[in-house]
Parts: sequence; C-alpha cells; structure tokens
Amino acid sequence: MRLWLRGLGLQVLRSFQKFCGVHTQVPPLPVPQKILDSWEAISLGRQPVPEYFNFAHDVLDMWTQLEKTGQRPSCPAFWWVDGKGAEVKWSFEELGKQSRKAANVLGDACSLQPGDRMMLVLPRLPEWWLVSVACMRTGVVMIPGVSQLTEKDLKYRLQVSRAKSIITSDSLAPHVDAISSECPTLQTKLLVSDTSRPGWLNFRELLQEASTKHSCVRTKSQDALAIYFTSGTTGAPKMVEHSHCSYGLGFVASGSRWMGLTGSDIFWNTTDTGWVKAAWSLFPTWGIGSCLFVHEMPRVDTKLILNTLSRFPITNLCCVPTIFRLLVQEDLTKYQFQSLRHCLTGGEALNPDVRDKWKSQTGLELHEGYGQSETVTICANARGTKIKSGSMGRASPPYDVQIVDDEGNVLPPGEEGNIGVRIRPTRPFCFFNCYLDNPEKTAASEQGDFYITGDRGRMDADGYFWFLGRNDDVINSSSYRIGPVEVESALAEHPAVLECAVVSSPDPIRGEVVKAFIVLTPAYSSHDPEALTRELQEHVKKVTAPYKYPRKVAFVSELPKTVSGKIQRSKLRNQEWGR
Ligand SMILES: Nc1ncnc2c1ncn2[C@@H]1O[C@H](COP(=O)(O)OP(=O)(O)OP(=O)(O)O)[C@@H](O)[C@H]1O
Repeated sequence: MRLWLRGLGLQVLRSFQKFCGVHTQVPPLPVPQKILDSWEAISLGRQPVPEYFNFAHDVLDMWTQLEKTGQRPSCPAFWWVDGKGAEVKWSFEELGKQSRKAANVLGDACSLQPGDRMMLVLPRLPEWWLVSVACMRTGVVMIPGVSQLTEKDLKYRLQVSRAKSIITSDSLAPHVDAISSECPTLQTKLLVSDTSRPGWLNFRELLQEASTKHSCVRTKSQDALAIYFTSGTTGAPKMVEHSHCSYGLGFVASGSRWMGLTGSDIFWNTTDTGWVKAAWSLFPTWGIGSCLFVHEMPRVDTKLILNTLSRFPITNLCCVPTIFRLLVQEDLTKYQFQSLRHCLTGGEALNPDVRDKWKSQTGLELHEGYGQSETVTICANARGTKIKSGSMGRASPPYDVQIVDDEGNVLPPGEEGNIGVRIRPTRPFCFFNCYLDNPEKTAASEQGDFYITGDRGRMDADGYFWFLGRNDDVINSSSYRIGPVEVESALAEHPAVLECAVVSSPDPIRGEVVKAFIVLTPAYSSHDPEALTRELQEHVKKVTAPYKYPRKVAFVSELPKTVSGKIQRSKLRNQEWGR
C-alpha cells in the first residue's frame, strides 16, 4: 500500500480504490487542505516520507477524481494563451488524458524506459507541461533547458547527462542536428511542430494517434524525477538531481504559504520553461489544485505583461526582480489589475526601491523568496507575515536555516556568514539528491551539519535573512567587507539608474575597490558622465555607510545576464581582474 495514500487518510485511499476499479463504500473525499496536512506531518517527522510517490498519479489524478465526483468544481488546471487569439484550457481531467497520451508516445515511439533521461527544450508551448507530466507517468527523468541554448550548450548537456532523447521545436532542431552525431547516447529526437523534419519524430502527430490508456509507473519517492543544470552564474552549470518527493511533495507548503495559492487561484509565473522556476510553479500550483496560466512570450515585454494582467483574471503573479525593475518604469496607474492580489519574486536580490514603487503604484506587496536549483523555498516572506524591506524573509519550514562560519558552526544573530541549511541528523525531504556524477562537489557543499548555499548573509534577531551576495561577489576593500546588493540597492534609489551591478575592481592601495556598472534611464542617458558619477557617489554615501560608495563607475548599455535573466557579476569581475 502506498504510504503516501495512508498519509492522506483512508478517505483518499478508498477514492483511489474506486478510481482503480476496487469498489468499497466511499466516504467523502478530502479537501485540498489534506495535502498540506500530510506535508506538515512529514515535515514534523510524525509521518515517514512515503516509500512510493508519483505526483501525476498521487496528486494530479486525485484532482481529476474530485472533479469527476463533483467534489471540486471543474476549474481549469492549465490555461495557455499566445496573445494572437489561440488558447488552450485543460481541466485536470483533460490534462490527465493528454498527458497519458504523451506518456504513450515516450514509451512506445521513443522506447523510453523508467530511469532513461530526456532533454526537454521547448518555448512556452502547452507541450512542455504535457511532456513534463508524461515523464512523471513513465518514470523518465526530464532535463529541462532554455530555448536560447547554443550548439555548444546543447552538446555539453546531452553528453554529460547521457540523455537518450530530446524534444524541441523548429528553432532548435537544426542546432541539435549539427551536434547529435557527437552525442552517442541520443537515440530519438522529437519535434513539436506542424511540419516534419528528416530524422525526427513528430510529437503532435504521434500524440493524436496515441491511446489515452496508460498506467502510471510506480516510482519510489527518492527516484530521480528531474535533472536541472544550474544557471551557471558562477561557473560551468552543474547537474542537480531532484527526486519525485523533493519536488512533488516538497513544494506543497510553498504553494500555500509563500505563493498564497488556493484551489480557485490562477497563477502566472513569467519564467522560461527551461529554468528551475518552471518547476517552482508547476508543483506548488498543481499541488494546491490551482490553475497554471501561461502566456507564450518569446521575450520579456513589459507592456504585454501589464496588458495580460489587466485582461485575464490572474490572481497570483511571479516575475524575477529584473522584470519588476522594468515594470515599475512604466506608468502602472494606466492599468487595472482586477483580480491580482498576491505578487512574488525571487531568483536574485530585490532592491527595496523596486518593491516600494510596485507597492505604491499597485497597492500590492512583493513577497520575495529565496532558494536554489538544489532546494525548494529556503526563505520567504510568507503570506500574512510582516515584510521587512530588503530582507528575503524567514526560514521556510521544514528547513532549519542558519548563518554559519566556514566550519559549519552557527553564528549569532547579526553576524555575517554563510547561509546554511541543516541537513544532519535529518536531510530534509525537499532537497536535491546530489550533484550528478560529482560526489566531490556534493561533499564540498556540506560543512558540519549544514549544506552551504555559497551565499553570504545575516539573520536578525527576529529570524529575518538579509542577502549580502554570493560568496565570490563580496568585495573586500581595505578590510571592509561589502555586499554588492547593498550598494546596488542604494544606487537603484537614484532616478538615473535603470539597472546596475557592483563588483570588485583592483586597486593599488586598497587591494580592491567597489566598481558599479550602471545602465542609465532614458532621461539621464545624455547627462555629463563625470558630473553624474559624482552625483551617484554622493547619493550612495548618503543612503548607506559611506565606505561602500563606488570609487569606480562605468556607464554601460546593458549588463551580462544568464538566460534566466540574472545578472552575471562574475563576468564583470573577471573582466576587471583580467581573468
Ligand atoms: N531572493 C533572492 N535574493 C538574492 N539572491 C537570490 C534570491 N533567490 C535566489 N538568489 C540567488 O540565486 C542562486 C540560486 O540560483 P540557481 O540555482 O539558478 O543557480 P546559480 O547559483 O545562479 O548558478 P550556478 O550555481 O551555476 O552559479 C542563489 O544561490 C542566490 O545566489
């Protein structure tokens, strides 16, 4: 018997028995809150992690069953628009049917077996979500990637992951063809397109013909679900392996507490499908039974985002800080977001100025969260809690988050150190399995009882965490340690600054000094650079401790960013130090 079902209670077990054809007297089915209860019981150690767990079978199909028995209104689970009139709306039942067909395509046409790996590189097309669920149903390990991957990136990922299959769209197919002969494990190539291509199976055609009958593979909780390549903000991307339980179960509480979702909400996360944030949306949203909204958006378009929020009944929104930085440059009073009530951000530091501007123009708080590809939400400004501007919020249960020194000793509130997550004596169930094929790297990420995130920060007496920067980004100038985020946040308050990145730069006397790379707002682009440099330096000295002011300033037209939109300070730093 599946322990997870036991955890959810006899009621659900009976409903599943009925669903599977075992007829017993069925008591009323549970409300979504029961999933949260099970999560809570596991987190508190009152209930073990189930031996077997599969999100498609144990969660998605449960929503379908509730819809079928009329115990849950048939709300959309997935709502996709392309902005040109095309629309896809699936209930959980329809999602179940389509994803079973997709599972048959993976199992039959592609001959994929449980444990085989498949690269999934698609723009925001409905097929991305279908194939993700199909991977869960077949036990195939998905490896999402972003559509901007180059031939070199694709080759690296296919080779090191030993993927047996890839599914992609027209734009990337020629690049895959150019390198596939160098990827010996690659056996099948699936194309999501209305046209055919030699050497490729056409996914849409196969899907149409596929059977809707499929029995979900029985996956163990710790079995691999997904492999994510990290953003590569600090070096070569690493392979992070997640399990069925770490994501499938791990995100339930984030969905409710941080993301503020309920079963009737419509959640839009503007993230690219290839970034870990797409999983941070799929699992919490469908875990709670909410609707996932997707706009096929080839590139960040602030007007499109604002119009979409005005036109559609989106209740919850998540964008990276970079996007909010751009949104607050627009005149938000021209738009009316009728349904929007909860906004989220994360993935990089949110400058307090952006949060203040968003709040003053929309009346809505920005709830910042913090986490990594390796984790679920580590810290968050949860719904209904006090927000301290500039802080990432408090530790997100079940994580015990502490500031620790380099030996893994816990430091007192107020002291700067490594942000660590306690993994001993119990490794949290919502945590990555390992860095794949890299036991040295996995071991190096641990110190004492803690997993070391590689980020520096401090915790205040109320348990709020303040991000200082990645370990490598912290600047050591004349023995002062300066976190780039504080300087960037100070600069961001000046109307001349659209975006900025602060890094260390060599200096013959101080060793290193603070250098700011600044993208100017249009209103300031023709100002005298020398006068503006002095003005910005004085501004920083006024709003933060004067020793942090940027002694060097460069005005640039853009900042280097990862494909997920994060500023790559390491590139600027290497440039400064001639590396
Ligand atoms: N709210 C936040 N504030 C500041 N930084 C954040 C926040 N959320 C996430 N981050 C940053 O993003 C990192 C996690 O990003 P991700 O897992 O995509 O990998 P990466 O660190 O960018 O890539 P790589 O490990 O390859 O360098 C965190 O360690 C932290 O540095």
